Amino acid sequence: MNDLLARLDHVTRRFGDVTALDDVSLDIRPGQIMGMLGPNGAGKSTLLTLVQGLRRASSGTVELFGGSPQDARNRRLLGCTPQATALPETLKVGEVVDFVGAHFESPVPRAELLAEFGLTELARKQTGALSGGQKRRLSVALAFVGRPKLVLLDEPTTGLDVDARRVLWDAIRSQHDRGATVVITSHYLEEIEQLAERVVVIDRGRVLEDDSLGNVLGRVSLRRLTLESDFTAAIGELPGVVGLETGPAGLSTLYSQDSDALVARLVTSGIPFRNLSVRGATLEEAFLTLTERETV
Ligand SMILES: Nc1ncnc2c1ncn2[C@@H]1O[C@H](COP(=O)(O)OP(=O)(O)OP(=O)(O)O)[C@@H](O)[C@H]1O
Repeated sequence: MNDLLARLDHVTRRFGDVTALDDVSLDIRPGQIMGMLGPNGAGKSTLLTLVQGLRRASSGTVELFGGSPQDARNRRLLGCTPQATALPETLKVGEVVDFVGAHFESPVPRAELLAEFGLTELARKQTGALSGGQKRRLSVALAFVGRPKLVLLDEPTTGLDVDARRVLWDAIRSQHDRGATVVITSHYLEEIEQLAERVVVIDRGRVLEDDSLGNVLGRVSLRRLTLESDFTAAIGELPGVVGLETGPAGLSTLYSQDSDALVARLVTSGIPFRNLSVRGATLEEAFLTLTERETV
C-alpha cells in the first residue's frame, strides 16, 4: 500500500550468533503515535536502525516511504535523534537548530522549536555546556526541525526528570497533531500510556503484541502478591496465577490480573499462608511474566 510510511516484511537481523530480530513484520501507517516496549536487548533499537537505513536486514524486506531506506532520498522525510555525543560542542543551541534546519526546505523556525521543547532560555548556551537531560531535549527537538512525516525516537526521555519528561511529551504530542507520525521506544509504561495509540511489544527479537493501547495494557497490567507459605506449589496451581517465583523460607511472589479474585480463592482454598501483601507489578515484572507465558 502506498500510504505506508515504513514496512518490515519477515525481517530477521543477526549479529553473529545473536538474532536481534526474528521474522518481524510490521506496518507503520500515517497518523499514529506508535509505542514500542520491550526489555533490554529485545531488538527495539535494531528495528529502528533498519528503518533508518543504518543497517541492513539479514533477510526479509524493509521499506521506507515505499523504497529502500538506504536511498538518501527516502530519508528526507524521516526525523531521528542524533546521539547527544554527536552535537557540536562549541555551537550554541540556537545555532545548532539553524544549522540542522538549513538542510531542509521548510524548517520549523528556531524560536518556535525552542519554545515548544522548553529550550528558549538555553538558546545562547554552547551545547558542550548542557546537562545530559538538556542535550537529550535538544536532540529530540532536532528530530522535528525539518517537519518530517515520520519520526523515530529511541528512548527519548531516559535520564530526564519528571518536569522535563512532561515538556517533551507535550512537544511530541503537538508535533504529532501537526502531522508527524511518531515511533517511540521506551522502558516506561507510563510514557507509552501518555503518548501512544498503538503499542508493539517486542521481546527476544519477536513481536509479542501489536494492538491498541487499551488492549495491550489490559494484558500487561498485573498485580503482584507476596506471601509466605509451606505450600507454595499448591498456591501456584490456583486459577488466576499467571506467574510464580519462589524464594527462601516459603516466601513466594505471585502474579495475577485480578488479585482480589485470587485472594478470595486463596482464602477459600484453606491453604495456610501468612504475611500477604499486594501491589501493582512494575513494567519489568509484567514483561517477565508475559514473556514467560509466551515461552511455556
Ligand atoms: N552491533 C551489534 N553487535 C552485536 N550484537 C548486537 C549489536 N547491536 C545489537 N546487538 C544485540 O542484538 C540484541 C538486540 O539489541 P537492541 O539494541 O536492538 O535491543 P533494545 O531492545 O534496543 O535494547 P535496549 O532497551 O537495551 O536499548 C541484543 O542481544 C544486542 O546485544
